[in-house]
Amino acid sequence: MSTFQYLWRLIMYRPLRYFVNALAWTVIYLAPILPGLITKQFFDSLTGNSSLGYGVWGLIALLIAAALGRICLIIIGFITDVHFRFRMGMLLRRNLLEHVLKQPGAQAIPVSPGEAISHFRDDVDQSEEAASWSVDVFGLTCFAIVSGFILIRIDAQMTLLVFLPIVLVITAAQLATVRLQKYRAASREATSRVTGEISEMFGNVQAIQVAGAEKRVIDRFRSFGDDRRKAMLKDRLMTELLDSVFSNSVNLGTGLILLLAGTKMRAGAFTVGDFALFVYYLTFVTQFITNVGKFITYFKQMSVSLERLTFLLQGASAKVLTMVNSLHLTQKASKRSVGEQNESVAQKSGAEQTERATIGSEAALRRLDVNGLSYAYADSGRGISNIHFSLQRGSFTVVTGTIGSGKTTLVRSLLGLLPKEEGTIAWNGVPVEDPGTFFTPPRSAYTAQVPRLYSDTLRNNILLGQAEQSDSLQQALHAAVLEYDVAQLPGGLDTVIGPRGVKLSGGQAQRTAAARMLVRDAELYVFDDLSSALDVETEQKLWERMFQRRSDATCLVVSHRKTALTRADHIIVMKDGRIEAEGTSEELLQQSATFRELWYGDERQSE
Ligand SMILES: Nc1ncnc2c1ncn2[C@@H]1O[C@H](COP(=O)(O)OP(=O)(O)OP(=O)(O)O)[C@@H](O)[C@H]1O
Repeated sequence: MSTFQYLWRLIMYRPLRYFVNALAWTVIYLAPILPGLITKQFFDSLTGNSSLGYGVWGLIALLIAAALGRICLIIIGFITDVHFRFRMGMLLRRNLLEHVLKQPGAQAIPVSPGEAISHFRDDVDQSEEAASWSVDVFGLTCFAIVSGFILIRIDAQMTLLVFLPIVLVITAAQLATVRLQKYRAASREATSRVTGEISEMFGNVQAIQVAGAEKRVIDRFRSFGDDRRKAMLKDRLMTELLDSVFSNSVNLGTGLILLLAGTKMRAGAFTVGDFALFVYYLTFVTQFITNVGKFITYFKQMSVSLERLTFLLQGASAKVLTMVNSLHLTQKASKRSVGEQNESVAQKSGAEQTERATIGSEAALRRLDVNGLSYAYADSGRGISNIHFSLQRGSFTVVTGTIGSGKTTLVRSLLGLLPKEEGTIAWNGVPVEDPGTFFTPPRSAYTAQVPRLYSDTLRNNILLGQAEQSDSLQQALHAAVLEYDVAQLPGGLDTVIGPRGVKLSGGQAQRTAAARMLVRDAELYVFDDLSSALDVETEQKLWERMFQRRSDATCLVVSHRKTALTRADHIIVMKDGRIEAEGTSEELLQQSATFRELWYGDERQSE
């Protein structure tokens, strides 16, 4: 999509508002025509050349009335402009956010959160700025045409000298465009890197302290800061240079007019009023020229912003940005977001209850088939390849394997948190078209390897917006072996657990994530290495209680712990992104060297 199409589509989101805004600002910019003519009459009346019979005080009163009228118009203009800008900016942010939330959760944004915030903030502002300035250019052009017509009728030669600089300015701006665009892109990029680095530093304070890496981190931050300073300086310098070219070419024109007017006035072909009118209009013509230049600059910067925003879309069409939508995210989009953001599939209670009722016996899981599932990370080329397995209702399947063998990638691809490249998934024999939206409660619930918790109460972290039903929360706490921990917390379930749950131990955070999953009665439970921070006894209890509560639950569990492996009906051993072996623990102890290594490795660790 070209920058012009982008601008046009933004305008067409609310054409009436744009039209009203353009109309308001055109009237505002045309308004000085009147005081210009009054000023001309005022000076002509002083020299006895005025044909109007209002007298000096009458003309002063008219000037004051014109000024007050313009003030009122400007107030109206700001109101229409704010409304128009707000809607454009919000549409871009809304569409971008919806797109991000619809992406497979594990790959929602291609940059760090800090960089993404910079795109949402700066690039949207830049686009808004250019669209808003197009209104001013239109209004000022109208003024230039009307005033040009009046001035040509007074003196065509001098009028030419007023407008000549316009040609110069536009030519200069066009020549500088390529360079300005380059500098703007570099400065935005550098700003994103600095913002990204700040968010990384704030998110990893503990890791930095433990590694004694403060100096290295600060040096790195300083080097990003230096790069940003240089890039911003070039960008600013170029912008100012262009600005000064714009205003100086106008000043040059003003000087020429003054010289010419002097000669003409001496010859009697030019009145004092004509001179006042020229000088009066010149201020606005200057504004016109400067603002046309500014708009050209903003338009070029808009094209950089468009590129950066399109990058966030990860291959989707840029039209997504300007799609006509209500400014509120639909319930469907926000519903999807909760699951993806948390990498745990969690939904709103009302929708959930309705969906549960509609699932009925037909959609209750009897069998899940995965055939030829493949996914490779674009940057490392690693991932999973040609994965086949089936899960029967009520079964407990463990995916195990060496570090980096593809276990997490497997469950993420199955649940649509990564976009599968090949393969099919069938729920009771029916193909699942969009796993990302299908594998949500009450069909399935998932706990990621690293639980994502919020700075909120423990209760809200578990419920995530779901309404509490009778004793469902207590049951989930019990099944997740969390009831004793809750009793110890000062505020019980209403204890605020700090940013990312820092006030909880690793094991408590994992069991909180398990409770979040178990409070949503799902057909399929997917646990990714849930037990890594649990002792054997707690893990044992957790599995026992879960099956006491839901004997028909189907579980897919990523683990290398014997507690899970001995309980498994079926074990899948992964190696280098492929299934190396399958079977029960007894069978695999006979057949698979990798499995033996994992089994005895865990034994050694326990000892
Ligand atoms: N975001 C990513 N980008 C590129 N490569 C990745 C990414 N995530 C994982 N990989 C690579 O894909 C392979 C499989 O990773 P995965 O996380 O699925 O392994 P795993 O078996 O779950 O490992 P672990 O036991 O350590 O959790 C690894 O070689 C890893 O380096």
